[in-house]
Amino acid sequence: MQDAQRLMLNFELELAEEKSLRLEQENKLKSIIIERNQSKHRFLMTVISGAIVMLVLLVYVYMRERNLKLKMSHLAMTDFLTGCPNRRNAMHQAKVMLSNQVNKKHSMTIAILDVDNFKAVNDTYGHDVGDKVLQNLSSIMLGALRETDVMGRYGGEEFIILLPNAGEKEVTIIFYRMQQALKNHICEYKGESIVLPITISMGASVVSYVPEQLDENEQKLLLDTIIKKADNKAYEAKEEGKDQLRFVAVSIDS
Ligand SMILES: Nc1nc2c(ncn2[C@@H]2O[C@H](COP(=O)(O)OP(=O)(O)OP(=O)(O)O)[C@@H](O)[C@H]2O)c(=O)[nH]1
Repeated sequence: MQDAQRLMLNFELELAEEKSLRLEQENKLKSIIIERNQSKHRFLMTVISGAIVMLVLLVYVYMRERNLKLKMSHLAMTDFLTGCPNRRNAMHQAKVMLSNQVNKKHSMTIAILDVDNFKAVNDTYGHDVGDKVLQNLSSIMLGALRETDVMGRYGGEEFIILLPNAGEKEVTIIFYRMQQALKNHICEYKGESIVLPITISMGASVVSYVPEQLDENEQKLLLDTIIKKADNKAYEAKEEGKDQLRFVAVSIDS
């Protein structure tokens, strides 16, 4: 009887040991599975955050390139001293203005404006003051224009002005506004205020009608003629005493 009880006790003990061993193994297995899941999760998180960093980096590089390109193309179209459209840009806008003028009833004007006696400004005050004066002048003259007008630097102290919807009357008013503003020009330079009244000479070609049958080449020739005639008139204004505006009417067969 005692032997049977001992056997039974031993059997129960072995059973309990086996159970706890199994439990231990099960726990080990569970923690291995948990650990594996956690490391899978960590790997996934690393991949996702890496992808986000890459994406942010790509967007940053793309934006930087795009801004750089925009800046470069802006610089390529802008006069570095005055900030106005440069000659190439102004000529392009003149071409567009001329093609917009096709079949229109109202006039448009292209003017060449030349600052009078500018060499004397450089000779008297130096090239740096000359540069500052050119910057001042361009912003004063821009202020006298309408929103639709365009002023570009044509070269040196010469500017080209594109005036859609404008004939002699409108251009005369604008020229007068410029004259008045330039007459009171003061140049601030290195803490000094230099009183420097400026006068300008301007030649203006008034174009009243552009027929639609002109091809691209003929439009280009017409534009060259318009500008040449405005330039000649500016020269004439200089020859005849400066500080004045001269007009020429351009018609297709002129
Ligand atoms: N400071 C400065 N001077 C310039 C610039 N571009 C052209 N000039 C000067 O503009 C002057 C133009 O001289 P001229 O062609 O004799 O003309 P002007 O003295 O205005 O005489 P008129 O045209 O007869 O009234 C020259 O001295 C050029 O050096 C510039 O970007 N900066």
